[in-house]
Amino acid sequence: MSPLLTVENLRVRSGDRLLASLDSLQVDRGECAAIVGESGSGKTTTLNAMLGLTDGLTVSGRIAVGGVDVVGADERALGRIRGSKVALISQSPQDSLNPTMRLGTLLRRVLARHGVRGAEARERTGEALGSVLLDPALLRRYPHQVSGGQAQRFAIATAVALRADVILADEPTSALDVTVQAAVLGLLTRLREDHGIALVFVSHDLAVVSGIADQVVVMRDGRVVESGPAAGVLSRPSAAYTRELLDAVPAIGEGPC
Ligand SMILES: Nc1ncnc2c1ncn2[C@@H]1O[C@H](COP(=O)(O)OP(=O)(O)OP(=O)(O)O)[C@@H](O)[C@H]1O
Repeated sequence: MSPLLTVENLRVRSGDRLLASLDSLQVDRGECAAIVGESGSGKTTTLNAMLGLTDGLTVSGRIAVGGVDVVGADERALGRIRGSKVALISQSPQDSLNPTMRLGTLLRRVLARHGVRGAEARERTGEALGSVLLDPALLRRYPHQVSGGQAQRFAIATAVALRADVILADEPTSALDVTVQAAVLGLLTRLREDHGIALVFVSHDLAVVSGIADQVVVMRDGRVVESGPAAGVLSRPSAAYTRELLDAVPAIGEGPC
């Protein structure tokens, strides 16, 4: 079976400046690839390229999501890919939700945009909320009336309701407190196991990455400095930069207090 996500020879440039490059990445059903690196290394640009969100930039190479090519696709094709094939979960989902609409209306509209209406929409909504353990009563609330953790669960439920094959998660837990963070990470892991979702997880937090990723891509200044199976990259890094990132992770129990 072909991987759910394939990237080959990706280059994203702004004029002459290389913002992100990735020679090869394959993420299979149920797998998680993490992209790590310091601020400005090109992580978000890489994710955006996977969604075709590269206005004003020059993109070359190949990205295929669920067998559909993203690079070079027109807006109509991208509209079909986004949501139904690939969904984005951002750092602050509340900011990307229309504040004037209840969550239920937002979800209904997203599903309708992908042709899912009526009984089918209700059934998928119920299933999706169940899979992220969200009380359906929350659908009557507006975005500002839910917590960060609930908003993140809602974003994940939207991806599940759309039956996205690939979830792109851009620092999905960095705005959450530690217990909510653990719950959201556990949820993403369960979705991979139960629904076979492929996950691309962007983070600068190697402690979080070590608990969730099968593969790790380490980026710096728009280039990959090291990549491979998570266990190898995180326990026996070959690049000095990866070692620096790992050295910056406090050991468990080694806190300021
Ligand atoms: N549309 C754009 N046009 C020009 N430059 C851009 C554009 N988008 C991003 N950049 C630049 O590309 C570089 C990589 O940015 P990117 O957001 O991908 O980094 P990042 O690793 O995700 O950082 P962070 O962890 O801070 O989010 C940065 O220098 C940024 O300023």
